[in-house]
Amino acid sequence: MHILSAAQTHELDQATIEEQGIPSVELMERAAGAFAEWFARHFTPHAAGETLVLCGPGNNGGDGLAVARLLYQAGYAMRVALLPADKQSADWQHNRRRLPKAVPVAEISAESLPHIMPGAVVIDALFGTGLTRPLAGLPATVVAHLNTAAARVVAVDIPSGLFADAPQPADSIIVRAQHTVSFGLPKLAFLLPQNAAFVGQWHLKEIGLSPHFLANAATDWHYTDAATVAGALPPRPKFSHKGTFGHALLLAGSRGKMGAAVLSAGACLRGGVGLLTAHIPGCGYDIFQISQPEAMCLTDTQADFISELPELKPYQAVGIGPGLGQEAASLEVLRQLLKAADKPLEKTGQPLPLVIDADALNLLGSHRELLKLLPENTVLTPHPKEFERLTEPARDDYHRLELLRDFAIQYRCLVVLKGAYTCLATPTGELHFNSTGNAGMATGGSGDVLTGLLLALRAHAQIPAFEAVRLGVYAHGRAGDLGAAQTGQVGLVAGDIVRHIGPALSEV
Ligand SMILES: NC(=O)C1=CN([C@@H]2O[C@H](COP(=O)(O)OP(=O)(O)OC[C@H]3O[C@@H](n4cnc5c(N)ncnc54)[C@H](OP(=O)(O)O)[C@@H]3O)[C@@H](O)[C@H]2O)[C@@H](O)CC1
Ligand SMILES: Nc1ncnc2c1ncn2[C@@H]1O[C@H](COP(=O)(O)OP(=O)(O)O)[C@@H](O)[C@H]1O
Ligand SMILES: [K+]
Repeated sequence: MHILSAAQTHELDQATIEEQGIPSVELMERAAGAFAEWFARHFTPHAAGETLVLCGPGNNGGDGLAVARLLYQAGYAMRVALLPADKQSADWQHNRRRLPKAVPVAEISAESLPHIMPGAVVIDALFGTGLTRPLAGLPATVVAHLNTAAARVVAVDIPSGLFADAPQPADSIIVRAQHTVSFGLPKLAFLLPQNAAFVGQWHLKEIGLSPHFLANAATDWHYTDAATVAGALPPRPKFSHKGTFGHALLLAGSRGKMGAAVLSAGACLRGGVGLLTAHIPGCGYDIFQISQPEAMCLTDTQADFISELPELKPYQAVGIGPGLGQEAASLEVLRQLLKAADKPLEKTGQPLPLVIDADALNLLGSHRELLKLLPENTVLTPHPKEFERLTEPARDDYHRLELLRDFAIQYRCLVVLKGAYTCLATPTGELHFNSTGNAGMATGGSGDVLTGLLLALRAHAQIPAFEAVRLGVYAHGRAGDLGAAQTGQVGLVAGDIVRHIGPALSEV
């Protein structure tokens, strides 16, 4: 699924109107109808009580007026407060005329702000994607008033005052919604942690926007959902054997962190790899062999950390990092690995696929001269702190995305910036946000599981690099969701994610 800019959203609107030969009020009616339907499923007229709709002067306010009419007709007690303006949009005026006389309407002024009881339900239709500047003056006063009222706020399309696709001053006045009901496509702003307090839970409503425009819109922003990854995992052929699915090598673990190696190996095996060999420090031998009998195991001459790189010839992909530690000898192993992996493999003509995580990323961050050794399409899986060590502190979430994109382009690699909406950046500068996963996955070891799963998918000869990583990120989150359905988010541990990789992959 694409993510469009605010300007493109407007073009999409126009394209839909032209292609379908409908008046623009018809599209507004669809949007208002979809909103009202969502609202009616979440609040009974009794639970909502008297519901206030705050309407701005543009089409977002027009949506609000139409919503007020539809909910009134459905039996809700409605009242409307209008933000004064020099002019209102044509569709706003149309819906103002259609508002039943029985719905009380007040004009807002600084002296008469709408009265809002604590717990009251308020529909925010002040501004949508047509916002051109941060709120100031009366609109800012109204929003600040709403935010202090302890109301239950549902935003139409986007919380008023929030830019859909661009950074804004940190002190901007923005509606703090509990729910945002948006139309057609997610907005970039919804996917960034800095906006969570404004957006609340967001919900997408289908309103029949032009499929032709959606398919052809030029954008670098994408949203990975079930439809995106459908069919990405080739079926296992009847006469396949373990050699068909690749032999992966995992370099992981150190004293006290063998669990990272065990979890990562488990995920790799559940990810469908043909064979897995783990190279681990001597101290981890019993732990590893007992907990992962399906994997083969090579031990380092060092007891507590990894100091040697095994012969790479047998392997179709290598993962390094989970629980590795940052010993100087392990840094040398990483350096040798990067140098050795850059030569094209006989079979594929491509460099050996690498997945680099955790302490291996921290080593890259403290020895940045190694970055230029990264073979093309290497997968890096930093969380925001690890990414900062590879680059620089980001001013805000938008700046971090810029740094991410630039990094992936500069080093021609696939960078997985982990978080609630994990973002995969490609060497061509695309950003793919993931839709699966839950806060239960904010627990030690979840990232190690992702590394193992990505390693399995990179060892699979039939899946191209980018598709493998996008699928792995999606399936990892989905496995977390399936796990949390059993344990609850609080009780979820990384091992539960491993156990649900199989079911998650069979869904796609
Ligand atoms: N696309 C779709 O799929 C569909 C879209 N639909 C709906 O349309 C919405 C977009 O509507 P829109 O374009 O009319 O813009 P909107 O957000 O109402 O505001 C524009 C008005 O606000 C003003 N204004 C701006 N900034 C301001 C500020 N800081 N402070 C004060 N004023 C400010 C601006 O005036 P000006 O900038 O000229 O001063 C103008 O008057 C979209 O979010 C969705 O709800 C659905 O109906 C159908 C499907
Ligand atoms: N709130 C969240 N919602 C969805 N996924 C999350 C959330 N928090 C963490 N995750 C996922 O869990 C994983 C955590 O990785 P990481 O921070 O490396 O943990 P660890 O180092 O403990 O293994 C990432 O894949 C991340 O996307
Ligand atoms: K709004």
